[in-house]
Amino acid sequence: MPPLSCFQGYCVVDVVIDALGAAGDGLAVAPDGARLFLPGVLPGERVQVEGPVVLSPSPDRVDPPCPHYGPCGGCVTQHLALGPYSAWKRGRLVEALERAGFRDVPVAATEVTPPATRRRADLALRRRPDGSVALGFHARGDSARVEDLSTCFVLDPRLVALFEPLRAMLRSLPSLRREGSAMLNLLDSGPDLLLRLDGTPGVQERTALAAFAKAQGIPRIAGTSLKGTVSETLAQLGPVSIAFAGVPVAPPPGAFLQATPQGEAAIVRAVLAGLPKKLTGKARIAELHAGLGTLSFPLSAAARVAAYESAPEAVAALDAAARKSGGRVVATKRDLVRQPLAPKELEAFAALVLDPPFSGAAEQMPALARSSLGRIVYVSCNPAALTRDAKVLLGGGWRIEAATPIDQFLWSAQLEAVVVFAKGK
Ligand SMILES: C[S@@+](CC[C@H](N)C(=O)[O-])C[C@H]1O[C@@H](n2cnc3c(N)ncnc32)[C@H](O)[C@@H]1O
Repeated sequence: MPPLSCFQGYCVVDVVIDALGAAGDGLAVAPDGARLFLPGVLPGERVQVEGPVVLSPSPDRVDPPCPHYGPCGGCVTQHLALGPYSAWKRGRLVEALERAGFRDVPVAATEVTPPATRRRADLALRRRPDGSVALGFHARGDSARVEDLSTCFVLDPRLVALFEPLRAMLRSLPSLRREGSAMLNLLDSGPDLLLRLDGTPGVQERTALAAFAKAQGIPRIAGTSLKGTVSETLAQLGPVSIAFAGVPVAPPPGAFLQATPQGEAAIVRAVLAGLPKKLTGKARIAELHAGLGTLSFPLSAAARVAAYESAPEAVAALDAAARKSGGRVVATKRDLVRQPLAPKELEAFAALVLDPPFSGAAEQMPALARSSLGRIVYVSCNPAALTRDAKVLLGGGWRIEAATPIDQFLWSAQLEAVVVFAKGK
């Protein structure tokens, strides 16, 4: 049983941390057998549970660089050195694939993305009683509270530079009544801002937003309600654009982008490396959950691409870019949960790439498992969904040829991966 520390009749339990859990917490077992999840601690450390207070620090412990580390919910493992941190992320992919039944998988080293490169942030906003605005990420362990950020070590400095001007502008924006969010996407054309507000901006506010956009070099500011799915342009000073494999795409406000350019490049490399070695001139690749075409345009260098996506604004942007880029990508709007690709449709393709949302692709997996596709390349942002979906492929006789963990969300517990499935020997 772990020892007890007692002082003036009050006893606290010391435990030794066994491992890092999936959320980045240290795992330990209390004397009564209860599983403990303790923030900010590392495997091997002896820890006083109350606090928790580290009594014997691990050699893997480093000083977290960010002044907001701890209260901020954005980074949970800044106290862990890069080597063991990367190994932890790789281990989570190994574990996810083992849970699906795949043993001895050739899992590559983690592709870690550097600090100060994140190009996408959804910042929470809260109006305080004195009228000032807190802007930042949700607090760790208390999602109702916003950690008011002065800086951020993961975001691109061009986005961090907007914190202060945004805060000042929002202070005098009446349509931010109590709460909202500011979604920032750093495009090739500059920052793109989508404001979620609990009020409706009037004419004067739009004029103020246009002046703010001009002063800060923001080509477009869009707005929507707190739970809105459709946005409205509030100020547009110029075109918006981001290029994938050299093809410019005009994204809708708040569009999905891979979180960092480096992460995107690592995903593209692993996806292209996973394609069948010999693709004929007539070969076609099916790409599911195509978004704006992040993968479609790089894939189109290898074969013609049939790209499927359900979000209407994303398909429209992808379709417009594809038409101008030589016709090797054809975009189709399709809800793959309601209408997965049928076995007969899959026969037209030499390979398939899927990059599903967090929930995974349960509805699509049975048809993929039975198919005779040359390769299935699965881009995952959720190890639990990957486990569930990979299990279906195992049942269909698929094996894993390569697996690459990609850490786009530095110091968080999130994990992305590219897993290449092939059939037979
Ligand atoms: C993880 S993102 C990947 C997007 C793109 N591959 C990229 O790398 O930028 C997942 C995409 O799946 C789309 N999606 C979500 N549910 C879908 C569904 N039921 N059918 C088709 N696409 C869906 C989302 O709109 C989003 O574009």
